Amino acid sequence: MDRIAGAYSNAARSIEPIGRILLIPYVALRAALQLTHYNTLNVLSYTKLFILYHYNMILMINGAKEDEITFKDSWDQKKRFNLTRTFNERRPVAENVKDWFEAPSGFQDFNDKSWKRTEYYYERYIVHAPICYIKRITFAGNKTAPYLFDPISENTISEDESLQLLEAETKFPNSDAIRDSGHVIAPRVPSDFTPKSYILSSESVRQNHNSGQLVSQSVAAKSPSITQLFDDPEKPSTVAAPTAPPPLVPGPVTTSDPYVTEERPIKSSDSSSSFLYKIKIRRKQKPQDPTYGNYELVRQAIRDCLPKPDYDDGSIGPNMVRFTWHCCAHFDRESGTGGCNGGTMRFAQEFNDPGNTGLHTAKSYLDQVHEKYPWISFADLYTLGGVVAIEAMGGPRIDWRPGRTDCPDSKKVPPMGRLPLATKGTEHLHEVFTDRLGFNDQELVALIGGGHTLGGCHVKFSGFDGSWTANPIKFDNDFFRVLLEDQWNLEEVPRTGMPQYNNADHNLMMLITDIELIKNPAFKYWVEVYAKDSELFMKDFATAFAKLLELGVHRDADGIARTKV
Ligand code: HEM
Repeated sequence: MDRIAGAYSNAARSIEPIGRILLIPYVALRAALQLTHYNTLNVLSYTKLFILYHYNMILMINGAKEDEITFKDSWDQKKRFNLTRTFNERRPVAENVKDWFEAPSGFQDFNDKSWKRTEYYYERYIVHAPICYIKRITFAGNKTAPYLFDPISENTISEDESLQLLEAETKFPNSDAIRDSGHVIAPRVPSDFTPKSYILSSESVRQNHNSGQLVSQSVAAKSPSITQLFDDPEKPSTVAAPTAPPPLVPGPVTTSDPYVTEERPIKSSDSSSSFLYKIKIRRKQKPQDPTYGNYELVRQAIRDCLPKPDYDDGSIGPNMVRFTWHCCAHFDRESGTGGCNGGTMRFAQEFNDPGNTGLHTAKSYLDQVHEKYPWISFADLYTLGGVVAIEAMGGPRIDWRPGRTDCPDSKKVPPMGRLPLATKGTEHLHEVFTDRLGFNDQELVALIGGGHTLGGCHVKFSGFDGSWTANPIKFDNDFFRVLLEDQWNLEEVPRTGMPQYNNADHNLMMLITDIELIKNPAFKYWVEVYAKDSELFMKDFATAFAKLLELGVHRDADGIARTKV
């Protein structure tokens, strides 16, 4: 150890002079470098700070300006809103909508639903109407609901109101009417104004939309009063959906998690065994649900909900038939879109088409059947509804096959506006029935006559009024006989101004499209045939209706419709 330490100190002593010589330039160089680096760093950091500081200052100044603008805007908005709100609160309310705000105990939900629907109609269609008015109020439960009434704008207003308006108009010179969160508020309303009941027919809305006109111009001119979509002032409402349906008895539950999604087995013989078709079809199914696949039970459940003594002529059967027809009627064979497959009627985009007004009755009952038998697809259920209703009302047995599948979301909802309009002629009928749906004249006549031998038109839904036959809940060939035998005069439905044909006794009606069936000789031929031969009519109707239910349904070898084009 000593030897090592001795060798080390000898070596250190011998290199020491070299170290001393090198130390001087090293210290000098280091000091120089340190100095330079320090200055450079300082200069750089000051420059950076300078830039950042000024940049931030600029941002802050601009930000403050933006804030100022936003603040001013929101302040203005708020002031405008408060002004309109106080102004609106003093408007009169139509008598026939007042009680809509008082939900009877237990029916809050229904009340809400009907409001939502009304609001939808308002926002989408009636908002263009210069005669309409909307306001939000708070009622029991702190819920807000819109309601409509008619401000006849030319009339005089009170001095107080005119001052308020003047103030509003001076402050907001660019707005010709005061706007409240997107709703146009008509500026002048007389304080002693009493709104009258008004029905805007869905048919007129559709026609006006199709022709690109504003909604209410034609109809509103004739009946300038309140829009009322759910209640018919002359008849007590019979569409209180939540009150009518009988409570459904829940099916047997076999596990703690009854709605497990199960994979449906795909047989090896299926065309679906090709790799393209190896799609897993999933259905909501209760495990070991004894009802699974038992369509007779579903048929029975539909049959059970048809008789309704308070509804129209005592049955919702006609409504069910129309519902099924509308589920299929938007098929377009050229693009392959639409049709019943996919069950798209369950989506609001489709169901809220004005052409579907009034079909909530059938839909709500069928949806309850679905709750009881969740394994059936909506597409199957919605088609089966019409089939069962026709049979229950004395119609023919219709060849109905299950296997339609539901599309998971509303992307497959076809464009709206494809449903037929009742005020058109042959060209329109051919466009809908022949070009789009692929029916010939004979099928067209059988379908329209078969549909319109049932039920009737409701002022509150379509704007038309009355039924086609003396017994609207019996399926027979009466439509054709009445069409040929009665005298038909073109008149207007007094409350809506909608044109329709009435017979001399004014107890039966025909739509313009119905009369077209005797105006056009090619159609009339089949009307005469079916008026004479009830059996042939039943057979042809059943075939045409079955064809309707299969439009757009492309089945695999196992009968399942896996794709909705
Ligand atoms: C040109 C074709 C058609 C037009 C323009 C048309 C139009 C109408 C209109 C406006 C109503 C009155 C709706 C209401 O106010 O409640 C109605 C009712 C009805 N339609 Fe059609 N329809 C056509 C074809 C069909 C077809 C093909 C069927 C069935 C096969 C059908 C079945 C029905 C039924 C059953 C009702 C009565 C609904 C009820 O009483 O609730 N319609 N139709």
